[in-house]
Amino acid sequence: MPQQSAPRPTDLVVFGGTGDLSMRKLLPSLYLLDRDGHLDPGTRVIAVSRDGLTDADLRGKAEAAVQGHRAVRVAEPAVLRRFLGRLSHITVDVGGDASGWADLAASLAGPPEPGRDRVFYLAVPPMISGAICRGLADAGLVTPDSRVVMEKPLGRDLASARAVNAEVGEIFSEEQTYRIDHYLGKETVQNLLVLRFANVFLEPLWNSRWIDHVQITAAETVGVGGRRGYYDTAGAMRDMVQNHLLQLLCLTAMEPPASYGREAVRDEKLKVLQALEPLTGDRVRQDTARGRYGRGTVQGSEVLGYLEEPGGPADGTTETYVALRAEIANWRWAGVPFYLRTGKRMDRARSEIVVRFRDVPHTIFPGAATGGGSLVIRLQPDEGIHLTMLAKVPGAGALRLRPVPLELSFADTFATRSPEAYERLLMDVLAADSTLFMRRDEVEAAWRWTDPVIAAWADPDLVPETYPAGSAGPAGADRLIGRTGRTWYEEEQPR
Ligand SMILES: NC(=O)C1=CN([C@@H]2O[C@H](COP(=O)(O)OP(=O)(O)OC[C@H]3O[C@@H](n4cnc5c(N)ncnc54)[C@H](OP(=O)(O)O)[C@@H]3O)[C@@H](O)[C@H]2O)C=CC1
Ligand SMILES: O=C1O[C@H](COP(=O)(O)O)[C@@H](O)[C@H](O)[C@H]1O
Repeated sequence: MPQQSAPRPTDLVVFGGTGDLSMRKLLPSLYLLDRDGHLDPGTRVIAVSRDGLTDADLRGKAEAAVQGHRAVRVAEPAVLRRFLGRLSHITVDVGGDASGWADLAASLAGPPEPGRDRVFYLAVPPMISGAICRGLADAGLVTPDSRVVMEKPLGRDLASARAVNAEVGEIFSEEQTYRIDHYLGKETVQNLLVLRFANVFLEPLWNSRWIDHVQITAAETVGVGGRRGYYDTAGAMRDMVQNHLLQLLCLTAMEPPASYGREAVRDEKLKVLQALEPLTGDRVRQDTARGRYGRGTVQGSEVLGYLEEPGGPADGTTETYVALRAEIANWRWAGVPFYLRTGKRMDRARSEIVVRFRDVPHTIFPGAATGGGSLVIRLQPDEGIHLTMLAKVPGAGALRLRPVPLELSFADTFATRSPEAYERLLMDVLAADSTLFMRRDEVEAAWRWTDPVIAAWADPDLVPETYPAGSAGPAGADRLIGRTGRTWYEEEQPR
């Protein structure tokens, strides 16, 4: 992993600093960084939004957000006081009245003094990113060393992503631009690279000769919460597949990079995206399934269907579930399906990558179970790596084989706490390390692949299939994988 240098004093300006992302993820992660000594005493956090909050209002909201975060548990009073003291709020209406920019400039007091860094975090809808960057430049706030962080999804298709990238690129160079995908900050995702490239035993098996297929799942029990407005413009394809799931696919499938360096890793991820077989025409019908949750029961509680969620119309074709079969047209992976699926309001929350090995070419145990076993890289919950292999069931009599797991639980193995994904990535931004961030061409290559699928879904025959909240998803997804006799991965059962 990249080595972190000592923290530097930084002015971290968070546009959208009062929004859902800031409250649920960014501010609690910053508190944790402060608690663990990763913020310089001189670091300030300036939240920007349109809503005229006082500093005290913001601190009140931030305190509640920090106290309510699961990784914080009980905030330490002295640390909390110190952290809240770093926060202030400035009202800027991006695209509206220009007066707020002067307030922001006054609060930053011109260019940073030597040794002080400046980071602009855009936790806002991507379509105002360009206007923010232009406003910052016009107010004289951008220096050659300042950095900008952009959230996903970056745009809503290739054309809008290009436009946003171009607008931001007029003010910030590629080196100054940090495109965040918080899945890249998850511990197990980084561990996937270590597993693949720091151990000798997997690489010889990591290809179409020994791997039957790969399943990448990000299943959530939560619904859209208060984000119906945003979600209606996105759907699961733009919200999860275009970024998180394709990034996981890249890390699973990429060639060994020449080093664990920023460009080397990004170059290899890009090649995977470029090698994805286009999903167009009949393949969309055959190889994709989309669904939308209806009413149901999740973990014992009755929940509303998506169309009943507040903040949007009672009709529409937004999907909350996607399953698809992708293929990578290169020497390593030709003919190996990569099944991707993600959904909200599923029966259980789990994010994992399952690599399913082929059966042995010839069994010397006729009549006994065969099976190639699976490697499961579990992102959440219970981060860990599980390898399932066949073993003999003890006892005399007929030989019986059974899949048994070899388990590596990170929590049991390492005493140290796994940082939150945003903690890790914010620390990297503060340290000016962009290895775990996406390059412009990667983001655009991902849209190039997802755009035709989204366009094909405009066909009235391909509207999302309703699945009950709390279920395993729409039946169409089972048909998609079942055509080849495969099934979605569940915990291995004795066979
Ligand atoms: N929420 C999440 O879990 C995740 C969100 N993201 C991404 O993060 C970004 C923000 O999402 P989220 O926090 O959910 O969105 P919210 O709608 O909750 O928050 C948006 C924020 O932007 C501010 N804002 C909006 N328009 C303007 C404007 N014209 N001028 C100044 N401030 C403005 C809002 O404040 P106000 O309206 O008061 O001005 C608010 O602080 C999006 O790109 C989203 O895709 C990414 C991953 C997860
Ligand atoms: O980016 C997003 O991710 C979350 C899921 O993140 P996780 O870390 O909890 O797996 C998802 O709920 C949200 O819709 C999406 O915008």
